[in-house]
Amino acid sequence: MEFTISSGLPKSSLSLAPSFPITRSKSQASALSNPSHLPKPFFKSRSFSIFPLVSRQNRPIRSQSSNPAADNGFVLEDVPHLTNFRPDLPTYPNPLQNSQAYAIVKQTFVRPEDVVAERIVVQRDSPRGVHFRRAGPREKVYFKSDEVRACIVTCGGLCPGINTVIREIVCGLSYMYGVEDILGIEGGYRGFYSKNTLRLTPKVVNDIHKRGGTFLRTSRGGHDTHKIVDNIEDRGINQVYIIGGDGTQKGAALIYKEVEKRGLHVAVAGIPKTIDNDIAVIDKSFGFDTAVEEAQRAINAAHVEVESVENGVGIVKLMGRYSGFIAMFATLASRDVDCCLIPESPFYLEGRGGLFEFIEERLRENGHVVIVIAEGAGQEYVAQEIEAIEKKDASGNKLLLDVGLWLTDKIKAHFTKVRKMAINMKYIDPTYMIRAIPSNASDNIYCTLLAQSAVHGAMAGYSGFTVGPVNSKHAYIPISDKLGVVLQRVTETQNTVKLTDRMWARLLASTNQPSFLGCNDMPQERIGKETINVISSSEISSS
Ligand SMILES: Nc1ncnc2c1ncn2[C@@H]1O[C@H](COP(=O)(O)OP(=O)(O)OP(=O)(O)O)[C@@H](O)[C@H]1O
Ligand SMILES: O=P(O)(O)OC[C@H]1O[C@](O)(CO)[C@@H](O)[C@@H]1O
Ligand SMILES: [Mg+2]
Repeated sequence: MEFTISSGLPKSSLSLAPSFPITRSKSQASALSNPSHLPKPFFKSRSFSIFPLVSRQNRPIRSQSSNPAADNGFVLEDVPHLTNFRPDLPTYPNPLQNSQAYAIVKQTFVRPEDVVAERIVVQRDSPRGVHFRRAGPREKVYFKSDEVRACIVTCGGLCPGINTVIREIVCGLSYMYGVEDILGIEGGYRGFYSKNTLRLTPKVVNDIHKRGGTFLRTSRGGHDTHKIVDNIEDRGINQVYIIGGDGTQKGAALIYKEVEKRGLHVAVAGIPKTIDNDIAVIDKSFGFDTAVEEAQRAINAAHVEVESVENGVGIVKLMGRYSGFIAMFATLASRDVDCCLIPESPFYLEGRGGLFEFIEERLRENGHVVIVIAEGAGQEYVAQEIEAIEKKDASGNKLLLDVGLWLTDKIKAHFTKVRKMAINMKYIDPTYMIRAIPSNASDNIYCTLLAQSAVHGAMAGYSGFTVGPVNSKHAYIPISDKLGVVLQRVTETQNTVKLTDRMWARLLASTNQPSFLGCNDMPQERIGKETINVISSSEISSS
């Protein structure tokens, strides 16, 4: 089978654009890994493409085969390479060739034609769909080890595992590639232009994975693309590792565009971080597993407390600004939770099928009830009642109102005043305690893979990419589109719990809680269109 990687050039440029064949034959594969055999690049920026496809946002970002019919709809969402705007860059043999660690590895280097499929559940006649470049070491590198000056920055909220990623970038660069010049940018994006840098060595970072938080400290706001890139240029930095969530990755996309505009030999690599697990495309974000595990302690405490008293009602608030993944998975893992409330699934308190009725039933049956609520759930209700002025943090994220306290008060008032029942309310807010711990074993391993993949990608000359597992295989995902419109593939959409997927149904089946689908005045802004359609059609069929 043969397919072609192509760029998102307008049709008028098609005749000028050579295409790069990628085949499974050895000779062509080696031609690809050696730029001296490549056709001369034909335009200044990212090269590879002659057939623009249109994304969901109508932006041409994808590249596909020269013969889609023959390739059955194969699409490669490629990442930019430094040679796209500096075609004459020299290459060097990858130092891993002489590495003791890889001495007996059967295949040290990822084949240039290796790609990772976005979807793996397919039918026999499905189009092959979107693919990403497989992450990992390449045969040739585009940096001489002693010429690398790398920097690492961490931005946004905390998340278990950030220190492991920092540690493994430093150790990976140093042990695998012999890079010694690594700088830590302190205090997030603004640290580029307002703080001194830290020198990072394997010795300096040796123990940091045992601590929560970020060794480099972090901040929100303060992204000034020009000042940041000026600073990158002034300091002679040529590899930038950016660890952060959706906001950070949008910032990374802008930095990459500016670096590209200035024609700098700088690789920009993003490592997606968020405890909320709301980053699209990748399987899950690091720290999420740790958060789910740590949440068990809070849920367990709530359960112990309410089980030991009469009419015990326990409420545990967990993080999740726009997505209820932590709450959903913590509930599924625990089995002690009676009801899970998340931003994506509207709920209501009073009347038939409402939360009060459900709590009363459970109290009657079991004598206690445990509710897990994601911090972003029910925000509309809280806002209606306390008439708060909408406040934002320095990055422009909406500051949430405390739905946990609001719900606690509502339940107390209902049972004592309306139902004249004495209840024993226990409210636990472990949100920051969960976020501040070091990562668990599986997240530590995950962080190591992420860091090493990012290092391999940058050394191999890829830039403007984010790294992450797609169906368990680590891949390089493009940071921006081909025509200059800044688009972060992983922040194009936000990952949210799909009420129409089976996972939410599994939770409902496990807790046997109400689905609240009978809610008439549902706040629709949080719910996906697809879900609304399904809900309306199920209302029709049930009436
Ligand atoms: N649209 C954007 N363009 C450029 N920079 C941005 C953008 N959004 C956020 N940033 C910058 O990225 C940094 C982190 O953003 P933010 O505070 O939203 O956290 P995050 O990366 O989304 O992480 P998390 O949501 O997990 O806390 C900030 O310095 C902010 O200025
Ligand atoms: O540190 P801050 O600004 O209070 O951040 C809290 C927010 O950060 C996150 O942990 C990640 O976005 C959210 O779950 C939470 O709402
Ligand atoms: Mg964010």
